[in-house]
Amino acid sequence: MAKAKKLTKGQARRIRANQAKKLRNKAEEVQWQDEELGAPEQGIVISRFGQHADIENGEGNTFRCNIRRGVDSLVCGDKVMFRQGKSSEHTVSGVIEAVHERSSALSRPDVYDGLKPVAANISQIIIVTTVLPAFNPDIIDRYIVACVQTGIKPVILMNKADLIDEDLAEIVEEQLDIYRAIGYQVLYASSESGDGIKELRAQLVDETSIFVGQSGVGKSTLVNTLMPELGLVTKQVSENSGLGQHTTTVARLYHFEQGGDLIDSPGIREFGLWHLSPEQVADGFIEFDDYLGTCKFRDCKHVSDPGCALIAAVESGEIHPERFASFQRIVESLSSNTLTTRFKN
Ligand SMILES: Nc1nc2c(ncn2[C@@H]2O[C@H](COP(=O)(O)OP(=O)(O)OP(=O)(O)O)[C@@H](O)[C@H]2O)c(=O)[nH]1
Ligand SMILES: [Zn+2]
Repeated sequence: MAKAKKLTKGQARRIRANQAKKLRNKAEEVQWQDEELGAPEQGIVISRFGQHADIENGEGNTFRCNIRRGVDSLVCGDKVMFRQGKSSEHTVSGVIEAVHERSSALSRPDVYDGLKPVAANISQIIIVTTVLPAFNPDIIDRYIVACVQTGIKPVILMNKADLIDEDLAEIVEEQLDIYRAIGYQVLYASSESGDGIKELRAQLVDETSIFVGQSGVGKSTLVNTLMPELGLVTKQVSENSGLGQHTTTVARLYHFEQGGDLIDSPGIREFGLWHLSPEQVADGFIEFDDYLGTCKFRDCKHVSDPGCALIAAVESGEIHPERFASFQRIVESLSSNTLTTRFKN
């Protein structure tokens, strides 16, 4: 076992503050009487902790609420009907009565529950990529597959645009053109130079977005650029996680100043990088749609099978060879199960 380290005063203080917070976060289970509650109103789940959730109403006020029995699988981003509690005796200030149907849901595999929802009503996934770490089309394609699975619109963001010099620009454009040709939207941005930030902000208005992408592509820096007021929170979170706290795993909804919402957590950022079936991967390459099911053999693996309609479409230039190669690499990696670990680096 590792030798126990002596804590600095700052660390000890943070641990105490965290323990106090945990106590506060412990839901008080209130048996609300009808007369103790206000009229039903609309709200949105800012975050969910165990048996309670923080709900924001139309006026922008937040209420820590109990969840009525029967209201299940409530997650960040869910739209709810709730009632404010009139009494100030309780540490909770309302109760959630019902959840509206979701327009989309992100789920992650759970050892106990199969697929477990983690966030709801997301309207766009910003797939952040860059040139340092090196541009990786397999990861982008993998995220796009996840977008197709969930029915959420992807937007590809070429980040750290300040690092793209003249020599690189042409190669980068060539890569991005592959996605534009399929119909995907592509943006450039740089937190460093500020280029493209205005356009990115405009893209976020009226949407509920998440940022996904490989480690080091600049997601945290972007979030800090877009929401400087969060800077402190991010810092605190990383300090806590350094002490082995797991306060960062809960998905949380934030508002952009110019409009639009962001749902974020480390788990959310890794969304979509888990196991898929080869069929799901094929469905996620939408330019394959017209050809799937038309191969000579019904169980065609689209590798080197004779009469493969996908291979024919690549040869005739209708499917881009790089996308097809990426499809094959992803499918191949599913069996060796190396992809997830590779993506985690
Ligand atoms: N040149 C340049 N560097 C950037 C830019 N944005 C971020 N970086 C740097 O890229 C590195 C990684 O940035 P992060 O924001 O931590 O990346 P991340 O995607 O959040 O990484 P994880 O937290 O590991 O998922 C840091 O050293 C940043 O300073 C940019 O626009 N231009
Ligand atoms: Zn085939």
